[in-house]
Amino acid sequence: MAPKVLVSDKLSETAVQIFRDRGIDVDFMPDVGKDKVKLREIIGQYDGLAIRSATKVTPKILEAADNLKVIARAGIGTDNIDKEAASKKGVIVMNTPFGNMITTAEHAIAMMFAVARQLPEASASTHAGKWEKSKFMGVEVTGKTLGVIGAGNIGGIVCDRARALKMKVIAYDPFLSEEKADKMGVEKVELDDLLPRADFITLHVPLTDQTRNILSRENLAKTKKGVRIINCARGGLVDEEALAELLKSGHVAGAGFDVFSEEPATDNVLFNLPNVVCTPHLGAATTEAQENVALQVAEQMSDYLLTGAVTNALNMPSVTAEEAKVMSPWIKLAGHLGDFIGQMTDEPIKAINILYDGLVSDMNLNALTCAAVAGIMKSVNPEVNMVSAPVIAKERGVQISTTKQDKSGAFEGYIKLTVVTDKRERSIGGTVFSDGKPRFIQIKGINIDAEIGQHMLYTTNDDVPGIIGTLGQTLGGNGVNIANFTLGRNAAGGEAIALLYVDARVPDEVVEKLDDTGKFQQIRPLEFSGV
Ligand SMILES: NC(=O)C1=CN([C@@H]2O[C@H](COP(=O)(O)OP(=O)(O)OC[C@H]3O[C@@H](n4cnc5c(N)ncnc54)[C@H](O)[C@@H]3O)[C@@H](O)[C@H]2O)C=CC1
Ligand SMILES: O=C(O)C(=O)COP(=O)(O)O
Repeated sequence: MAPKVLVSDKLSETAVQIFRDRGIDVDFMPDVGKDKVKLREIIGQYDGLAIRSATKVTPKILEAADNLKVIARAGIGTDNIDKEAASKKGVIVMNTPFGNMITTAEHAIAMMFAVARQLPEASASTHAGKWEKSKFMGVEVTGKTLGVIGAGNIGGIVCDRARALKMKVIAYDPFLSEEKADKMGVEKVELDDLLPRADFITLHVPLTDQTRNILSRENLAKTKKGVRIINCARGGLVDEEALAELLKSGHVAGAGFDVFSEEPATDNVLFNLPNVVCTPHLGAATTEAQENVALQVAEQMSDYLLTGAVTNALNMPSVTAEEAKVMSPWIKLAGHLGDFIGQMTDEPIKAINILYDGLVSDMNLNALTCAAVAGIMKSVNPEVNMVSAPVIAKERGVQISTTKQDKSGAFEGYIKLTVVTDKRERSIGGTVFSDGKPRFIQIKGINIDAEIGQHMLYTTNDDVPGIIGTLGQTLGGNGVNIANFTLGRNAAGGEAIALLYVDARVPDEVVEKLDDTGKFQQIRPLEFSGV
């Protein structure tokens, strides 16, 4: 059946066309994102959800999203998506980090000019038939200092345009290196340095717990008298009440706001103040940007739902379509190894070590690690997948470490998982043969060559004669057909292990009978579907 996607925001119809062309079943309901009740009612039918900023993906919506695999934001900011809840639910969150960056940077520059020259008020006055030539005295931007808070993709373009306008640009961004700042021709500063120096301040940070209220009352008070403030990033970054007071007192000479603490903003303390230019979250509203983001979102979601390729995900490592193809048996193997060793471990897990050997060590290890951890965490939470596994492991304080090494043995490559508990360490190794089939090659350090079947029995026993005969007789006598039987031992007369691949689930009472010959464990079917 074709995957089903809901577009719940005003996306360009280009997205709808791409979904259809790629064979995805798409419902275009651009207003449903604003209707929480309706969205909750219908979300259960969909594998994918494509949104902009009007749809709020809350834990309640996610709770009802039983089939959802991917949420894609046609734009940059994902503060309207509860990413933690999505990750826990195993839903990938993607955005389109570059599609609207130029457009948004241009909007910030447009706002700066609009505020510098009071363009909207002058325009309204002229439309009204007044000719108030002396009322609208502006300031030049040339030679002025622009303080950029957040010099990432959009902030970086703003810096570039501002330098072309002959402004002095200073930037506050803890993640901006001195080298990058030099290359950009901007001076990297601390926030406390930026505030009193800037003639114009423009914000380009995401809204996070760290950036919320970054221009607080206290910080606004540190700004230079006559400063003009532009916010084309997110409402919630600036204390609007405090800014309104400073605008009224004349300390702040003007403000250009595209985003507000509450949206849609139909009422706000900044409204109707002199020299405050407001737009209704238009930062990304150009034909070019909307085409870009719609196209990217539709391609990314289709790729993921049809091929497993992951691009621009915020809660999952990227996997290209080529990688997805080559890696898929290895991802499956990592999941099976994890699932198996998870079932062998009945104490709380403290750490997981993953060794990647040979050809596998050159693959996308982040994705393989997520798959292995997902397999292991299945014992804790059967619903876990590659997205939610790292979150669940972190919540439980499980340390994850990975090592890679050059080909070290007979196999072209293998994966070995070691699970550490308070009492012991357990390990399992596996490889993928050239036929694409995953095999277990080592359990508890004992070599074995076992096919992986759906119904498996695992046993450890003392290496003494007679065990195999009794085992075969008991299973045969109870109507259980053995498809494959693999043995291994660490030394003659030492510890032996056996993996039996049987045609059907072995009844519990038969497993109990088998316990006379060793320690048997029925392995829950190893079904690993990736994400
Ligand atoms: N008005 C609109 O329509 C639009 C608004 N936006 C907003 O713009 C924001 C920025 O977008 P991009 O530049 O593409 O993101 P980005 O991720 O490329 O850049 C953000 C920058 O902020 C910096 N940063 C993070 N925490 C910080 C902190 N505590 N203090 C200072 N800097 C910090 C990061 O290091 C990064 O360089 C988006 O998150 C979104 O909220 C984006 C597109 C359109
Ligand atoms: O991309 C972003 O972060 C934006 O804020 C654009 O929002 P929008 O898609 O226009 O609702």
